[in-house]
Amino acid sequence: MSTSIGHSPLTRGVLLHINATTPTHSKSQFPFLLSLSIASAPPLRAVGRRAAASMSYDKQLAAAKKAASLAARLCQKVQKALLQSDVQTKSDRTPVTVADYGAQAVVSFILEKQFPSVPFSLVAEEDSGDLRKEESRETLHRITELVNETLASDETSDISPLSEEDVLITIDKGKSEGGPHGQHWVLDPIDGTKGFLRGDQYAIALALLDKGKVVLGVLACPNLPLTSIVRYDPSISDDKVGCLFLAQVNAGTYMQSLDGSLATKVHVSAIENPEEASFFESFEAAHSSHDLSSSIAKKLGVKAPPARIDSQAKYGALSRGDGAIYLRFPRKGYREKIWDHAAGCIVVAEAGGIVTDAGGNPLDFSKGRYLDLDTGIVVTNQKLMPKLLKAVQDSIKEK
Ligand SMILES: Nc1ncnc2c1ncn2[C@@H]1O[C@H](COP(=O)(O)O)[C@@H](O)[C@H]1OP(=O)(O)O
Ligand SMILES: [Mg+2]
Ligand SMILES: [Mg+2]
Ligand SMILES: [Mg+2]
Repeated sequence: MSTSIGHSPLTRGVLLHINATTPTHSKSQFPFLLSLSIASAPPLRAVGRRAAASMSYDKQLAAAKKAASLAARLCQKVQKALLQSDVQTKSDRTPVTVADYGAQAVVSFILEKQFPSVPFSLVAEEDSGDLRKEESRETLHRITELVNETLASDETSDISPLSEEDVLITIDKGKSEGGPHGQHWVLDPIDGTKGFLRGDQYAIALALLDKGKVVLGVLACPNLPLTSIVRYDPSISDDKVGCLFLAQVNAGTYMQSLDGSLATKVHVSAIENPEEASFFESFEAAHSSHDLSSSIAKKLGVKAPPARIDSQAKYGALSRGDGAIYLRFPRKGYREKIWDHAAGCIVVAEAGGIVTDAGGNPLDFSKGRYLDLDTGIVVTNQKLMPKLLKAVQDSIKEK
């Protein structure tokens, strides 16, 4: 038995409101969280453990927040009125939509414009190859319209519309190889495209690498409820959806609603007894072995059925304690990309969790566009990790 979590925004509004029962915080408490406008980005200041850190990424976090929020606006618009012609298939047979391309163009444009004096490096999933083909003319036209409408909807900026060629060039800024030197933005413009197409969970996932380490991450999850996803039933629930997770190295993870009305510090679950832990895995069985997860859960005595959720929304949900474990075991030979885990990884780590491969090694984001890892990805809190890793390794041996 399993729980599949998602909802169709085609039949359900995605308007956000302040939840009166959840505490709100003043701007002075969380200065870097509440400004969407880069122009009003706060001065650098120490927050929590960051007082001891030598480097602050406040400006980059404010820019990332603005870029991901605008990209989420574009994706929500497309998901509400998805046309058949909006969807294409890539050469690896995975789907891509006008929203994947549009979101990448929006994020790339905003980040580059924000930091004109530093070399711009972006490692992102999409490229313009297919869009330059004759048969994609209409698609490119629609993407360009969407990008211009989205950029114009940002009342803090005043830019002239991009041409189709500008959009193609902006998308292709994401071809960087990343690596261990300097700073690189890392973007998955829509993580969980299959979830997006089903009307379920997806995320805009943006991170910054500095000398090979993830130093900030933003996850925009337009369909994630503000309350726990495990108890969420879209057919009967009135819970508001649309979450933004923000993490900066040594400064914790915060969550607010996508409309900016909430900002709270989040923590991973403190559960120590695996029998009480619920776990997340991919909705798509082709992305991760459900059999292996189920054998691990059995060894640990986990009682609850798995919660199957698309995309890095799983990392966000785990960072606020909706569940205690996330297991991911792609088929042999599948190479994980850095944009599928960079933002999620820091969101969980700064909330007190740990992300490792199946061998217990931390993920290494310094090797280029791919992660080079042992078998799978395992996420939980500090207390549960030793037991979980033992169960993972025993189950892999038995397979
Ligand atoms: N065969 C595959 N195995 C594992 N992951 C995949 C596979 N095909 C695509 N993905 C990527 O897995 C992620 C979603 O996984 P899940 O929702 O299961 O956690 C996405 O990044 C998706 O790419 P994309 O970004 O194109 O959607
Ligand atoms: Mg994809
Ligand atoms: Mg992805
Ligand atoms: Mg993607």
